[in-house]
Parts: sequence; structure tokens; C-alpha cells
Amino acid sequence: MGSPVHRVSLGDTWSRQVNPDIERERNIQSFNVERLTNILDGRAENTALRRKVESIIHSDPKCSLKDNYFMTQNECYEAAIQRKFHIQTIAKCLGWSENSPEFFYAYRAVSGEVALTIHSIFLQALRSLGSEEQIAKWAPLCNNFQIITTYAQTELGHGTYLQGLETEATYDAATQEFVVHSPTMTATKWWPGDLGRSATHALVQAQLICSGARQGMHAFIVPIRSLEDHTPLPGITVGDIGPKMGFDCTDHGFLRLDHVRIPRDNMLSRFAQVLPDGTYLKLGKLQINYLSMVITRVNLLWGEVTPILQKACVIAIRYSVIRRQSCLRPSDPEAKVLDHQTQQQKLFPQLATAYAFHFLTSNLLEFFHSSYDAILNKDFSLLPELHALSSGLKAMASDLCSWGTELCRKACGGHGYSKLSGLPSLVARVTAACTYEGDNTVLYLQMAGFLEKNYLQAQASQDSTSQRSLPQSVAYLTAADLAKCPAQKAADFLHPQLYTKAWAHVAARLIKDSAHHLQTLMQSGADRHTAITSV
Ligand SMILES: CCCCCCCCCC(=O)SCCNC(=O)CCNC(=O)[C@H](O)C(C)(C)COP(=O)(O)OP(=O)(O)OC[C@H]1O[C@@H](n2cnc3c(N)ncnc32)[C@H](O)[C@@H]1OP(=O)(O)O
Repeated sequence: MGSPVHRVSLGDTWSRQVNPDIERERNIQSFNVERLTNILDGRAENTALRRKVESIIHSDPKCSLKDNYFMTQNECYEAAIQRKFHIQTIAKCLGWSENSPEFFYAYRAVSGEVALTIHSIFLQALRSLGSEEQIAKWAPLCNNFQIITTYAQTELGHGTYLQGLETEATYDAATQEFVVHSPTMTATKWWPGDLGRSATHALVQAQLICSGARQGMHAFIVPIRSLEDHTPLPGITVGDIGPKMGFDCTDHGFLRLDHVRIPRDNMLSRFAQVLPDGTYLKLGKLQINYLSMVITRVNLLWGEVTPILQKACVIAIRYSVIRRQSCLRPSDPEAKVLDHQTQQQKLFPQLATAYAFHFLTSNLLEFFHSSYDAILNKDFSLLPELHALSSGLKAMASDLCSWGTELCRKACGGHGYSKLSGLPSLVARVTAACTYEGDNTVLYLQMAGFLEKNYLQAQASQDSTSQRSLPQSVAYLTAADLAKCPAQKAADFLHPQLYTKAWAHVAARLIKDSAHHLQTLMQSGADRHTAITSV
């Protein structure tokens, strides 16, 4: 593919030299760069592994992204498919295991421009919602790419409001099958990635109907394309939904099902099952079927949202070091843009946010790993907190990272508007995270409900002898009120603990005020729904 313009390439000698302004800045740092790098990677061994994988990927022309900005949607998709399977080939040669750190570093080295990312979401949903037998049956087929899968939940008519999903799975005891059907146009599955052209099977989230009752959303594995010639199977209408604001490497698609029959065993049954006679058994609350979204929210913060702001900061700050524009004083030579206070006030808070979110999402990942095994073993005690944290942090981090990435782009003037800066595609990509995996507004409300519930519980237990312990992330709700700031002298403000105490105080006060406001509104006659959305 010939590009329309001459482009800087590594063949141009000056493009390989480090700009002297960058060199100079790098030589005046006030901290140990390698040590901070190891901290951000988790440990020195991870840094070494990451660099090794990056050097393999960056030196491999088949992993190159240099033509990406000149490609059509089709070309992007095809290149992403080729990149995906080329990395699989590298992995096989080097013995990288599935879900290994090497894969994480390799996908990060190609900026996530690989296809079949929702195939991994299917696998994650299978492992969290499937029985051991179902995992043993379907996981090897996925790992060997004998089947290509997608996660089909969102519909044309419903995305965030899961209780409104219309796709039905009706149990037929006579044949021990489910009949999966799209009863209306708005029931059409719409948006699932890898559905438009790639997937042969879909994990369809549908309203289970059995024993004459609607049992809520459950997960069903439905074959959708032939393994012989990849054409849609009987009763299946499937295709691509066309160009979007970003993610050209992913084939987002639509799916309609016309009374498609699947075996009873195709309903993922770790937490719920339908017996041959149609009896419905479930463990825990219905929302356990939402578990794969919780996992996705945690992973996308760590693997997608935070890294995008980090990249945007690197691009914008490097640009600001070498770009000279205007004079600080009339007699001065043109200044580095970074020497203008206005530029520092734009970029440094974003850099601080990127670091803060790195450690915040790392902490969330730790909490997830410690609670996930318990949940899989049907101890649901930590699920409400995990749901609230993943919802609230996904909403806050994606909002602030999309705002910050756009700020970095605008801080680079005209070059920030060039796709070749890398910034416009970062903005388009992180913006999507404010919508997918749950609209942020709705997820903030999930967090709000959790905070209010625990505040009221803390108040109630203060009045009674039974001190029921609160979830660890809201333990501050039982802390004694701070009469005044604990700082006695200026140096006290250098201690992180002071900020933790101060922010805990602010959070507790805001939650208390909101809970009391909510109670006042409801006592004055407002119903809870009206009250909670107006607090
Ligand atoms: C790539 C580019 C794409 C750009 C555009 C993308 C568009 C589309 C892409 C996608 O759509 S990806 C799939 C995204 N879809 C979602 O993430 C769905 C988000 N919606 C939900 O998760 C739920 O509907 C919501 C949490 C908002 C509401 O849950 P419910 O419908 O059950 O109702 P409710 O809020 O009353 O919750 C009932 C109880 O379940 C609890 N709950 C809800 N979700 C839970 C959960 N996940 N885990 C545990 N508990 C949960 C909730 O806290 C509450 O607990 P309490 O009864 O104790 O108060």
C-alpha cells in the first residue's frame, strides 16, 4: 500500500537521533529513573521481560503499525487479524503461555491494535460463569482458535439496562434444548466486537424462560457461523455495523436469532442451571451473571484506560520539550513550550493523574484477585464491594483519562490534530471507555448506592452493640470525625498519611450530606428513584 505523502522513516538519519532538548531534560532528572521504571513494572524482572518482548515486537516488520493511519476500516481489520496470529506464532515459538505477561507486553507494544479481543472476553466469561465440564469442553477450542467467539450482550434497544434485554432463551423440556430468539427488532444484538466478520460462536446473554417463568439474564453458547465455510447458520442473521469513531481493528457486529435451538448443556451453569425436567436452580443473586462485566471493568482500567493517559502525557510532554514558541520576556529567545507556566499547569496534573491511576488500578487488581477465587467458590461476600469499586473506578478513571488525553492533545497545537502524533486515536479510543462496559452515569449511581448503604449501616451499628464490620474500602465511614486538620506544621504536608486522613474526612462528610439529603427528599414524599437521581 503506497502512502500518499513522503513520511519520516527510520531510514532518515535525523529521525534516529535523540533531540538534544530531550537529551538535556533526561540528564537533569532528580530521581533514579530505572528504579521508578521497576516500580511501575512491578519489579525489575518484569522490566527486563517487558523490554525483551518489546524488542522482539518492535523489530518485527509484521508487527509494524507504520501504515495504520493510512488504512481503511477493512485494511485495519485485516492487518489486526494478521498481527494477532503472527503474535500467536511468536508465542508458540517462544513458549509463551495463554494469559502470560509476555502476551500483555506484546499487545501493549502494538498499542492494542490486534483483532479478536472479545474472543478473550468470551474465554473470561466461560471461566467465570461456566462449570468445570463446560470450561474443559470449550476452552481448548478457543485457545487453539478452532472456534472464534464473541460476547453478545448489548442490543439495539438496551445496553446499560440489563433487566431490559429482550433476547429470549426458552427451555423445551421435550427436547432438552433452549430456543434462542430475537423477538423484536430492538432485540438485535448490536456492538459486540469480533461479531461482524470473525466469530463462529457467540456467548449470548438472554432472558431465561423456564418452568413458565422469566428467570433473568443468563449466558448461552450459540454457534452462529459454519466451521466449514464460515457462512451464517440457519436462523442466524449476522454482519458488521460499519465504521465507528475508533477501534477500526475490531469488527463490531449485529446478530439476530430466529428460534435457534441449542443443547441444554450450552447454558453456562456455574451459578445457575436448568435440570432436564425444566427445574431452575440458582446460587447467589441474579447479578452473579454480570460477573464477566466486573472482570472486564477491572482489566480495562489496567490494560486500556490508564495506559492511554500515560501515553498521551509522554507524547505531549516530549513535544513540549522540543517545541519552541513565543518568548517569556521580549528580550528572551523563543522558549520551550514546556517553560510556559500555562503548559505546565495543563500537563503536570495529567502526569500526576496517570501515576495516581497506575497505583489505584494496581490496588484494584490486587483486590480483584483476592476476591475472585472466593466468588468462583460461591462465597459472594466480597462481590458487592468488588462491583461497586469496579463500577465507580471505571466511571471515574475513564472520564478523567478521556478528559486528560484530550487536554494533552490540545496542548500540542496543530500537531495534536495530526493523526501521526498518535493523540487523536488515543482520544477516540479512551472516549469509548466512558460508554462500553456500562455508561458512566449509571455506574456512578451503582457506587453511590453502595456508599449510601454502608453509611446507613455504619450509623445503625453505632447506635447498637453489634459492630458489623464495613467493607475495607469504606472503613473510614466509622472513623472518628476530624475536628480539624491533623497537620501541625508545613512539613506535615509531605506525609501521604495526612492526605489519606483528610480525603477520608472529606469523603465521609460528602457521603453523610448526600445520605441526609436523600432521606430528606424521601421524607418529603419523593420516591427513591427520583430522589437518588436528584441528589
Ligand atoms: C469498543 C467501542 C465501543 C463504543 C461504544 C460501546 C457500546 C456498547 C459496548 C457494550 O455495551 S459492552 C457491554 C456493556 N454493558 C454493561 O456493562 C451493562 C451495564 N449495566 C449493568 O451492569 C447493570 O444493568 C446495572 C449495574 C447498571 C444495574 O444492575 P441491575 O440491572 O441488576 O439493577 P440494580 O441497579 O437494581 O441492581 C440490583 C442489585 O444488584 C447489584 N449489582 C448490579 N450489578 C452487579 C454486579 N455486576 N455484580 C454484583 N452486584 C451487582 C446492585 O448493586 C444492586 O444491589 P442491591 O440490591 O444490594 O442494592
